[in-house]
Amino acid sequence: MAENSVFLEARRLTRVYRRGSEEIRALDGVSLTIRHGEFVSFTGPSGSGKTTLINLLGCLDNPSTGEMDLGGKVIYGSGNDLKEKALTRIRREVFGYIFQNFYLIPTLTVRENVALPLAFYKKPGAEGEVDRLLEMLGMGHRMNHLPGQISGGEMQRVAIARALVNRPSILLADEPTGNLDTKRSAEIGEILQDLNRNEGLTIVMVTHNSALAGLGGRKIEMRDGQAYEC
Ligand SMILES: Nc1ncnc2c1ncn2[C@@H]1O[C@H](COP(=O)(O)OP(=O)(O)OP(=O)(O)O)[C@@H](O)[C@H]1O
Repeated sequence: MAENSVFLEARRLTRVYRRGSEEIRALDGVSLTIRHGEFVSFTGPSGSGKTTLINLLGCLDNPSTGEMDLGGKVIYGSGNDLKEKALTRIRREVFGYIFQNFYLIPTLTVRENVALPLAFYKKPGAEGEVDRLLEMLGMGHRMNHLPGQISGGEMQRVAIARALVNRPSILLADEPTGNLDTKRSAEIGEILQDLNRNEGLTIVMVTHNSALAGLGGRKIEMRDGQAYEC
């Protein structure tokens, strides 16, 4: 896919949560475009809607109203929302996800954790990606360890390898360094920057870490459910 072509376009996304009789407008009309090869960071105060937005962009949740296209295909909107089966396919084939809490399976080795997505869906050549990615991320010597035997920074490297094993077009990272100290955070930041620059991976990241937010060049601040380009 040509670098700089439009990858994702969101128009007037809203997301309202209901808690009893209370209505929380977590997203209040967000429109944005993400191009292939971009590295976009979302910052903003707690409760401003960052996770809600990244979940919508990553097809993990549906908006209350609004439209979104991905690769020219309608995901939500105009009464043509994709059905769950098609969304599941997009989640597997298009996206890689990493989270603050890593979500590794404690009883599986590092290598088995990274290979896990291949049990559900395997892109051609993906088998060879397990070892390549672990080597690339400096985890080649830890392949047979369990998650409990490695550090937090190493766990996030494993989670990144797992997210990338099926060669996604876009990596979504929600607070990827939220559980890491400054040094480990900077290391994960460098890895993400290399993946973006050297492998052309599109990255969308939510972070409270201002050093990390500057890495990708494009920064969007969330305030009260709205998005502002910085
Ligand atoms: N499942 C839910 N049910 C009800 N309200 C929710 C739900 N998820 C989020 N909210 C509310 O929506 C608003 C936006 O939440 P969101 O998690 O998107 O913010 P955030 O910017 O990611 O916050 P943080 O930086 O603390 O993670 C908040 O007021 C939050 O309490």
